[in-house]
Amino acid sequence: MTQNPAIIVQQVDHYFGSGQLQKQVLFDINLQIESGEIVIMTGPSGSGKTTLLTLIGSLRSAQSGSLKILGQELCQASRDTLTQARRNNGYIFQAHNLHGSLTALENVQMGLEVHGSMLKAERHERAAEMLKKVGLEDRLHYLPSGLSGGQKQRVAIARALVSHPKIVLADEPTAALDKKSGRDVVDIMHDLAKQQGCTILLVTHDNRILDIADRIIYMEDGRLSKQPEAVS
Ligand SMILES: Nc1ncnc2c1ncn2[C@@H]1O[C@H](COP(=O)(O)OP(=O)(O)OP(=O)(O)O)[C@@H](O)[C@H]1O
Repeated sequence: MTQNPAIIVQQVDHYFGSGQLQKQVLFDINLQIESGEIVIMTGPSGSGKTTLLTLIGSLRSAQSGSLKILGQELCQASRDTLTQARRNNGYIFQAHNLHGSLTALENVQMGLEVHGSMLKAERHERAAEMLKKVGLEDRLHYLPSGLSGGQKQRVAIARALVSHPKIVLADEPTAALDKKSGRDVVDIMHDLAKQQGCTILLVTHDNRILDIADRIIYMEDGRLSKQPEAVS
């Protein structure tokens, strides 16, 4: 069976600002990620990792080159097309971005609201099931303020994965966590993603989680390269 690549980036440059203040932050990015692959992107601060992640995640519009996500060209796409494309994605960020006034269960249910046709009872059931998978079945009705950092991040993972997205984009998901919680959340992400067959692109500085990747790519000064030799 041939698998289509989930993500194909070709000759993408990206600039911020305009006129004399214009600054190029991505240079001739070429990247292909297969369906179901887990790819970690690492590299120095300011090298352009988040910029590339947000382009792939349809959170900003690509200016040049070609960016095909699930077969759809997103370079210079309209706002509507980008909004539509975002529905295929799950997002996990360093700041978990949970709604403080909603319980864990309600936060995860929000991840299903893109599926407008789903009955409330089904949303409830699927959200509760996903929270069980991340080990929070006894915290369904807790507000984020009553959860630890690792638990909050697990709620964020449940919210990102509950709709079975084809692509998950994660930006420093372990940055605010201690070693054990960080390990736990990436293990959960890895296992759920492999079960669901989704593609993950994860940006991190956390060397302790590199082993969950099928492949590691390295960004430096706006250019992608293979991982440098490991320093032992
Ligand atoms: N909205 C913006 N406007 C102008 N410049 C920006 C903007 N966002 C990012 N930049 C610049 O683009 C470059 C790349 O930033 P980016 O956030 O993509 O790097 P990064 O590799 O993700 O860094 P970090 O690891 O610190 O998150 C940096 O020089 C940054 O200052």
